[in-house]
Amino acid sequence: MKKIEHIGIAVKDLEAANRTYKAILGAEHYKTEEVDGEGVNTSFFKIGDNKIELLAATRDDSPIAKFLEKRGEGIHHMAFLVDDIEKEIIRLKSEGFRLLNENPKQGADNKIVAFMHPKDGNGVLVELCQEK
Ligand SMILES: CC[C@@H](C(=O)O)C(=O)SCCNC(=O)CCNC(=O)[C@H](O)C(C)(C)COP(=O)(O)OP(=O)(O)OC[C@H]1O[C@@H](n2cnc3c(N)ncnc32)[C@H](O)[C@@H]1OP(=O)(O)O
Ligand SMILES: [Co+2]
Repeated sequence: MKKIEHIGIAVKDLEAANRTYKAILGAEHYKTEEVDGEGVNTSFFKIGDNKIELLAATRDDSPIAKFLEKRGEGIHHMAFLVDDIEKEIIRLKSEGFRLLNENPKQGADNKIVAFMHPKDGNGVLVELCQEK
């Protein structure tokens, strides 16, 4: 794995969270993007080489809606950049980790992504992402 690509934060109201993070970071978000497959609307901030992804649910049955209902707002996942996501999926599976996706799927910000079960990452949902 190359680096932490982004930290995902689940929020109830994307516009309100954009204002909050603009005030915290002193910078505007640089893009918003809806990812229909995940049932989310996202917003991205850059701080140096690092990125924060705010995620709000667009559907009641989406992972973010379920997370917000069960745990409230907060850090939802940590995403790692990889060169070859299919190879990483195979490697992690061979180490005994449960991957939630056999095949990579469409992510935000020009990435393909796959997730590992949070119970296998000490309570942290791990996202793998590769540049498209
Ligand atoms: C925008 C696209 C992309 C990007 O490009 O960056 C994204 O970031 S998309 C982000 C949203 N998509 C996903 O999260 C997809 C992967 N997630 C899932 O498949 C599910 O959310 C899940 C992780 C399998 C959980 O779903 P489910 O098993 O149906 O829900 P439960 O509520 O029953 O959870 C089981 C268990 O796991 C705990 N949990 C759930 N989510 C998280 C989390 N994000 N971090 C830590 N722990 C989590 C949950 O609390 C349950 O534990 P117990 O309460 O102890 O039973
Ligand atoms: Co993400």
